[in-house]
Amino acid sequence: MIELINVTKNYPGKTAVQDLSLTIPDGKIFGFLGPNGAGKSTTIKMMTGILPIDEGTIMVNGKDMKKDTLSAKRIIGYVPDRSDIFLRLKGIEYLNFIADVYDVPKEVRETKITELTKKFGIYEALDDHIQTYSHGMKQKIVVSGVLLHDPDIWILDEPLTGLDPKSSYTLKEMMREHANKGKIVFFSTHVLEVVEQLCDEVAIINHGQIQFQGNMADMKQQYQENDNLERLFLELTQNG
Ligand SMILES: Nc1ncnc2c1ncn2[C@@H]1O[C@H](COP(=O)(O)OP(=O)(O)OP(=O)(O)O)[C@@H](O)[C@H]1O
Repeated sequence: MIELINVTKNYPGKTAVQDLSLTIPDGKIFGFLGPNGAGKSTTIKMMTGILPIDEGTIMVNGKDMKKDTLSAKRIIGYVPDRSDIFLRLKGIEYLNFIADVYDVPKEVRETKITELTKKFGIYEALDDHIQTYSHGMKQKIVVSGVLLHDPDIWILDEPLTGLDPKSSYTLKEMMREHANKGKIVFFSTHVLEVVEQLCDEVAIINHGQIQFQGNMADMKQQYQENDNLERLFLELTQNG
C-alpha cells in the first residue's frame, strides 16, 4: 500500500501540490488522471523519492519515503515521462547497468533481458546506442529495465504515450498480470479513455488537489451530479 498524507510541494512562486492525501491499495491498477499542469508528475516524483517532500508524509509498504528513502525506493520501479537518459550507452549496456545496480543475478538477467526485449520488439536494437532510438523505443528500454529487477510497485508516468499499439497492448497485459499478483500498478495519464479501459481505481487531480478518488462507476455517477467534475471531465476528454 502507498499512502500520501497531507503532502505539499512548492516551486518558487507556485504551489504544485497542496495538502494532498491519497491511499493506493495493493492488487489494483490505479490511474492518476489530470489535465496538463495538474501536478501529476510532481506527485509521482515525490512518491519515487526524486523530489523532496516539503510537507506531509509518503509511506510505501510501511516505509517512510523521507526517513527510510533507500528502502522505500528499492520497492519501486519507476518509468519517467521522458526517457532522455544514458543516451551514450547501448541498449544492452543500459540493461546490464540496471541489473548491476539492483543485483540481478547473471543467469536471471540474460533470460529476462531476452524475454522482455523480444516482447517489446527491441531485441534486435540492443547493440545500438540509445541516442539512435525513437521515443517509443526509449520508453520500451526503460520499461524493460524497470521490469528486470521485478519491483513490487510499478509507478509509470504517462507510460503509453509514444508506444505502438502492439507494445501498448503488451504493457497493458503486463500491468494487469502484476496487479493480479496482488501488487500495485500506479500510472498517470491525461487521457480518460486509457483510465476507462484499464483501471480498477482512479484519482483525479487538478490544481494540485485531489478532486475525486474511487472506482469508474463512482466517478461516472459523481460527474453527472457535480458541475466541477463534469467540466474537468470534458476538458480531459477533449485533451485525449
Ligand atoms: N521545476 C519547476 N519549477 C516551477 N514550476 C514547476 C516545475 N515543475 C512543474 N512546475 C509547475 O507545477 C505545476 C504542476 O506541474 P506537473 O509537471 O506536476 O504537472 P503534470 O500534471 O504532470 O502535467 P503534464 O500532464 O503536463 O505533464 C505546473 O503548473 C507546472 O508549471
